[in-house]
Amino acid sequence: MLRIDSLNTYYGDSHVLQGVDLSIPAGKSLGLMGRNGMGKTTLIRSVLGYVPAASGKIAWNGRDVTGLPPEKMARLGIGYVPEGRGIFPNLSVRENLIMSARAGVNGRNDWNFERVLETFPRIKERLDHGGQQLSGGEQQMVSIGRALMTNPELLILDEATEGLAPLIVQEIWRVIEQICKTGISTLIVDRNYRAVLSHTDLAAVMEKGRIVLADNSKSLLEKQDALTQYLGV
Ligand SMILES: Nc1ncnc2c1ncn2[C@@H]1O[C@H](COP(=O)(O)OP(=O)(O)OP(=O)(O)O)[C@@H](O)[C@H]1O
Repeated sequence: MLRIDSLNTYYGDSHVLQGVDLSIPAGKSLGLMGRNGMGKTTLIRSVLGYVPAASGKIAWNGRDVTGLPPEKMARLGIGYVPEGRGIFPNLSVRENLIMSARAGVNGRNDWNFERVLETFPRIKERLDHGGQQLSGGEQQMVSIGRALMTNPELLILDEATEGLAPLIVQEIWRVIEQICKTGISTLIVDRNYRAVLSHTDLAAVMEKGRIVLADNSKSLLEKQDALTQYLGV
């Protein structure tokens, strides 16, 4: 499981994360919500080691991992689908997928090339296309496929449905649901709060670098006042 205690992060003088506490139990999905600029992406990037934590602690499966670099975090079983997708535009779909293939922690090998193609039949037809020739939805599928091929224990998805057509968005949520069912923990940031709350076990809301609300997702769906206050919905 992931446990974050009193995490503080700065960009220069700007105090972005202001004492964040958050936990994701093994096998659970957590939706992280909040208006623009509240610190969601910074929290993810701090956990992954892209942005250094000024203070506080990040523990992963009981081990203190604060300050570890991104490649070490990935090796420990945390997969990342970044905002903006992050696939290699000059490599083919096949190359994008194959280059990230590896067994997970303890040799877990559930997710391989064939399983990713079964999950995303759409990209099966595009294996020899370059990353830059794909539609936004296809790029997102390749990006999720790449992360799955590292056989993560926790998958972090930052705005995975942003800018996609409604049918593709549905498809992405279907796959996220499938991923959660296989026991992979997920941390999901998405603007559609209803979709987030109906596809996750737990939810947290950030405001100005702090977690101001944490609950199970079903209960939060019923707290309309809080959702209006913090999300403006
Ligand atoms: N590289 C950076 N350098 C300086 N400030 C940054 C940087 N990235 C983000 N910020 C600032 O940090 C704050 C938190 O941004 P962050 O991207 O984490 O928010 P967010 O909740 O993910 O919002 P969004 O949905 O807009 O991505 C914002 O005020 C933002 O302007």
